[in-house]
Amino acid sequence: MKVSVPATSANLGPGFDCLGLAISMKNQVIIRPSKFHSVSLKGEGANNPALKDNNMFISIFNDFYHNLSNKKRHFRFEFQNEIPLSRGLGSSSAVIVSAIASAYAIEGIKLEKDKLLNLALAYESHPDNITPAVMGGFNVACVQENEVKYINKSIPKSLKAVIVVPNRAISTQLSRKTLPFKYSKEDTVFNISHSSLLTAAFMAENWEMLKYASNDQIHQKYRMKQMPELFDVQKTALKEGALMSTLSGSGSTLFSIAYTDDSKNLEKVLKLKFPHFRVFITDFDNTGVRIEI
Ligand SMILES: Nc1ncnc2c1ncn2[C@@H]1O[C@H](COP(=O)(O)OP(=O)(O)OP(=O)(O)O)[C@@H](O)[C@H]1O
Ligand SMILES: N[C@@H](CCO)C(=O)O
Repeated sequence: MKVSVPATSANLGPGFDCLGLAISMKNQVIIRPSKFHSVSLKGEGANNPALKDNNMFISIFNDFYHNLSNKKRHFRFEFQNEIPLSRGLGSSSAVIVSAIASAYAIEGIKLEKDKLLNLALAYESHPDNITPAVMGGFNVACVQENEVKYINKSIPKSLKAVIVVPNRAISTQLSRKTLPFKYSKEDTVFNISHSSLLTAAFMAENWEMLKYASNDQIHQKYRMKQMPELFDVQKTALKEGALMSTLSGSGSTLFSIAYTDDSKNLEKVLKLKFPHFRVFITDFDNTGVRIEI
């Protein structure tokens, strides 16, 4: 059985904890019944011993598997990870979503995507990464009475994501601690208005509006101060043809959207100017979690 989950970029500037989209890099796990428990890791995190000994996937999978099954079975888990850890590309959401989906799939129990999303909410309280990880595409989501209420929309092929991944990890938990405890009415209104405009721009496919709508006052500037070079990456991306350029999730990745025709040049300029960062172009993912039995 094989499960794959896409990487995600959350917030998209002003949509703190409520907007996110899926891109086509992914984490994949193959699970087979086996005589002994064993784990193999390839790709991102392969050299991280903590992922072998104390893997978040295995612990969430076991929680669900033991609740769903009355059999005692061992498995071989083969992980192929493309999503870098703690870089703001939804690595933890991908693990949570794939672990829950795998436990149901291995027991042959059908799990609707809406239920999977609400089960994942117990492990990640803000819905902006888990919703695109499950559903794919662009998503606006909020939580009410412990349920995710969301609307999603596919992203067309005429757009690409241009991703700049710094070599420094930033943990979401620590990054949230750098944010103010309270915000002014002006900053609050600024973000509500820009986040609403950004959502409308995605729904109407009005891509020229993204540049104005993706401005934020409540989290990016506080977080990007930890790595001031990110301000330069953002400025360069916007000058060189990006339709929008925002801190991805809690950082450290800078995420840009460009028309497919402009994306190669944008990638080239960013690579030249920031040779110490990983820069690449990727498609958007409009499918979300995939399960192959
Ligand atoms: N492939 C993986 N296997 C096991 N655990 C992982 C894996 N990827 C991430 N994790 C766990 O998730 C943690 C990273 O979560 P964190 O929320 O800090 O970053 P992120 O999800 O990449 O960023 P963001 O939420 O901003 O998009 C890691 O420290 C590790 O515990
Ligand atoms: N909305 C979250 C995304 C990271 O999980 C944050 O910005 O902290």
